[in-house]
Amino acid sequence: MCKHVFAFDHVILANKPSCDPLVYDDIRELEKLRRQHQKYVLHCVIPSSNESVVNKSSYYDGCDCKDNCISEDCGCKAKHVQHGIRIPLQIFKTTNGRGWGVRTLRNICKGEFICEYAGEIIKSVEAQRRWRELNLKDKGNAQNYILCLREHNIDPTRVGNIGRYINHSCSPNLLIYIVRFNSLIPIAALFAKCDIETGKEITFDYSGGENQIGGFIEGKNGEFRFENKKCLCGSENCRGVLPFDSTLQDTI
Ligand SMILES: C[S@@+](CC[C@H](N)C(=O)[O-])C[C@H]1O[C@@H](n2cnc3c(N)ncnc32)[C@H](O)[C@@H]1O
Repeated sequence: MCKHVFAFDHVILANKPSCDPLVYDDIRELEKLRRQHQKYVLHCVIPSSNESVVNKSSYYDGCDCKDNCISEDCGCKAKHVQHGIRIPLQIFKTTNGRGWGVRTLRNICKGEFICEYAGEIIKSVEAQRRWRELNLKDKGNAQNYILCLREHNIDPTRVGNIGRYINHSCSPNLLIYIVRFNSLIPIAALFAKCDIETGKEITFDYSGGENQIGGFIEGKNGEFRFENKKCLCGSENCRGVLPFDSTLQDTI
């Protein structure tokens, strides 16, 4: 694994970058980010509205802040994310063109922690570069794994966990939240939105970000064209296309 990576499960920071400039290799930059997002680090309760990756959600009221939390109402009894994956999950091949998916091998209760959406933490400019490269190569058909958060992006393509195989649904049974503990780097954590039966596929709504757009994206010189992928989630209220975060295409 590239040392120049912040890996999740749990966060590892390599001080001496040894390969491509992917991530936050300058601690001053991280410090700046920390100051900008101080409130996230200091409070374990994640606000709703546009400060959560799931801007339409309420907040995650468990706590994973460990000992650096100064929030007064924090009892620190619910460190779900720090315990890691506890539910037996299985990767399987979907039969309707969505590639691989993930299902649970036991009943899950509403609110249970499922897993992180783990991957390399990359800056927007690197996310844009990777996304463009991927789509030029695969003519828009590639599986896209990059999850855009507020101040950075998570790319599990090369380094990640089972979370990268979780498909999108417009009626998902999981919710994604940003959780911070013991680190400047937030974790995208997936929780059960409802009770889920053994054998059921688990899904989340990829449109949690703030910059979702639909329709076409065209390169400045007309050399690149992207159409949102058709959504095959099959739910009654399916929006028809997979969500796409516009920040990925800024440099096109
Ligand atoms: C994070 S990956 C999920 C795992 C992926 N199915 C695989 O085989 O590796 C996201 C990609 O899966 C596919 N995908 C996920 N949900 C989908 C859906 N509801 N409809 C169509 N394709 C989907 C898309 O190709 C998308 O870019």
